[in-house]
Amino acid sequence: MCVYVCENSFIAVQIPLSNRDLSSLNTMTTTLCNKMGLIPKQKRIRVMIMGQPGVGKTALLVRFVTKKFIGDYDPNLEKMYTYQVSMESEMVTFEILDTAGYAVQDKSYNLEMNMRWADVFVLVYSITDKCSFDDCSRIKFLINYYKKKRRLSTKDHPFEVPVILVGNKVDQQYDRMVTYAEGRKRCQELGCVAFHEISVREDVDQAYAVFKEVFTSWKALSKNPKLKRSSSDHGAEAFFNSASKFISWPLVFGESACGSPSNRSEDTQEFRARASTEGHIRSSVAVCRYLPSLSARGSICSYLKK
Ligand SMILES: Nc1nc2c(ncn2[C@@H]2O[C@H](COP(=O)(O)OP(=O)(O)OP(=O)(O)O)[C@@H](O)[C@H]2O)c(=O)[nH]1
Repeated sequence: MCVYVCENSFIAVQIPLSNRDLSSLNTMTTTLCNKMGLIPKQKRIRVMIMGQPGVGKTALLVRFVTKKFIGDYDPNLEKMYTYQVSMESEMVTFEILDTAGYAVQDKSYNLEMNMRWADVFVLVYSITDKCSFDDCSRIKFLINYYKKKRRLSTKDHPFEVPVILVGNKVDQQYDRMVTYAEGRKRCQELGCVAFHEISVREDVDQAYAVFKEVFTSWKALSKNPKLKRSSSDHGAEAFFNSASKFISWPLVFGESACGSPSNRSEDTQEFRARASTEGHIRSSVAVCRYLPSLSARGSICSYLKK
């Protein structure tokens, strides 16, 4: 079908078109609609999920994208997912980088490039693992370091990297090593924008709430033109696109779509085995939100210097 547009009316004439013609027609129509403002601009949010191995990073994003809780994943793969969803009546495309927990400790891993690419961070620990909780301070410090050194913040517009702190596995109350109050306090100290305690295993809504928070933080950030992505951050984006690491949902589990497994430590494997044991559900969803403050940043440094 070929469409001719006259001044005030549309005339449709049927002529045979090849697939190639159809695809160029499609592109032309989309470009035209874009220029006329008929298609709303896509909202693309780049999210990086970080935390120690076995805390439930992959489980969280898979829960969000598929609504399913799937017991075990290949722990060594770093994957990028794209997922389109409607939030607050807006179409949002999430690009989610699921870092393998071990990678953050690996010196050859390009942490700076990955961090520069992301707009919002989800920092996950397990409430049954004090070590993973303590490590959040170190990771948050790195996020601040790599993101802030490229942004100009002023007195009126202090640049705060949106980081959402998430305590996972609240279904394992009897193994709890980090209290809700401690999580909340750490969130405040580190200057994270929000704190969620969740069980990815037991509650799909809690996983969704984390990404809703990501969307809210991203919206707040993008409203401030002074804090938009710098040109060097766009360079990081080009690196990602050329590496073609994206996996569009649906993904076949177990498929080694990118990266190759490396050896994991015995300790981590042991922790993973414990991580997937049966637990008990907390009835209420625990969420709190903080506005980041300058004094909070001060306390990160003093914590890390200890
Ligand atoms: N009980 C319980 N187990 C969970 C929960 N979330 C994840 N797990 C389990 O914890 C283990 C680790 O989950 P992953 O999602 O692979 O953890 P990860 O942080 O991605 O780990 P790495 O890929 O090694 O960095 C798996 O056995 C999951 O089934 C939860 O909410 N409750």
